[in-house]
Amino acid sequence: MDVLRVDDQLTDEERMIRDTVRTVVAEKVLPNVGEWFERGVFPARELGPELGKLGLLGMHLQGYGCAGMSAVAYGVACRELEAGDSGLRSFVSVQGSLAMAAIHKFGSEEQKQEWLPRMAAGEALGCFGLTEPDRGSDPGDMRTHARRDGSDWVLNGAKMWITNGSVADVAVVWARTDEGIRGFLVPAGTPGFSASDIHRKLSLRASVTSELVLDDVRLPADAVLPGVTGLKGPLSCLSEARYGILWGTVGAGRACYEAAVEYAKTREQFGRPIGAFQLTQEKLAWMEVALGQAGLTALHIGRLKDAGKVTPQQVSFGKLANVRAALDVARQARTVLGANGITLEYPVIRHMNNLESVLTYEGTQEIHTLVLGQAITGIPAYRG
Ligand SMILES: Cc1cc2nc3c(=O)[nH]c(=O)nc-3n(C[C@H](O)[C@H](O)[C@H](O)COP(=O)(O)OP(=O)(O)OC[C@H]3O[C@@H](n4cnc5c(N)ncnc54)[C@H](O)[C@@H]3O)c2cc1C
Repeated sequence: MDVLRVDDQLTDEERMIRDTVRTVVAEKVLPNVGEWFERGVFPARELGPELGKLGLLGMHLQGYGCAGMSAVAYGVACRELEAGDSGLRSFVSVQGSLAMAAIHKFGSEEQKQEWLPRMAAGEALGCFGLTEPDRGSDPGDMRTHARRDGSDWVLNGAKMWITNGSVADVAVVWARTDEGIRGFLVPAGTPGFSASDIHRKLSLRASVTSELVLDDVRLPADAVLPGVTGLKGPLSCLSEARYGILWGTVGAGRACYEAAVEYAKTREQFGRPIGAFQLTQEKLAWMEVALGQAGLTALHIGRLKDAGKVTPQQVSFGKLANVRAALDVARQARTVLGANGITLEYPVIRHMNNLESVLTYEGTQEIHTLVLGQAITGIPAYRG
């Protein structure tokens, strides 16, 4: 069901992108994603070129082999990808909105030429290293540092929870320097640079998450991103990725809702489909309302972004509201499926567990709450 018919507001091109991505997810992802999740793997090398061929990597960026699509088109693609799995959307977000966007916004012409066309094609993969073992919500206090040595840079430190870390050909690493925070392009295989995967995750299992270690990593002068100094560099990239999340989570929630509706109509107890009970209908109606509101929020923010008018506070609003809505929908859907709701035979518990990560990464729900709190009161409450 889609009572509000939000997609009627999309253009023909946006609907075409929706249908294309939905088909690819149905054919290539849904038959396998339960197994990837169970085994804790993500086939980045195989899916990268396929997603590249579809123009989904850096699809909202202009030039350098990128598709140059609208923000809404990109959002719709994120929604359909995350209806498959949040790990899939994370892969695309990190590649396009974090790693490629950093190079596109702040890189030199040579850096753009070297990396962006191959990254858009999915032949080269990127990751984005901001978070550290001891610095998450407060990245401005990062410990990783870079010092000049002649014309070279020497980097030391560690980055934690880095999506695509061990499969990336290039890591965008943010480090403190005497001039402020700078971004560096660290190619895989650079001496002193290593990436090892984080195991035993119970969320986003179909996604590579790594720790990066930088031990006297020597880089040439032209490894630095010349276009930005300061925390605004990584934060502006995060705003791009959060935008993808506020769409993507609508897809994850929708997948759970659809599973719940189907189950409610076919599962019988007390001689009737469980969907005939008022309590079940109340849950389904509430999910419909939550997803309709989330879908409208995403579309509104997308249109603002395409008009060049979106603010970081609006993106925080969308990330906060839509992740929460999707997680609530997933939890409600889980109850509708009863015991079956806890198995990988259905998508619900996988999405539900994934959304716990989505609630935390790209700014936790608490941090986005405080962003809104500051917008409302004018008083920043991040620090004591
Ligand atoms: C699966 C996964 C993938 C990720 N991928 C990436 C990636 O590709 N690149 C990257 O750089 N990072 C990545 N992250 C890291 C993510 O961005 C951080 O986990 C997030 O920013 C929170 O940091 P933290 O986990 O250190 O929590 P902390 O910052 O230690 O926070 C712990 C708790 O304290 C709360 N808190 C902190 N400060 C305040 C405050 N001022 N007021 C109120 N509450 C506060 C938080 O909201 C949270 O509830 C990923 C994380 C996960 C789980």
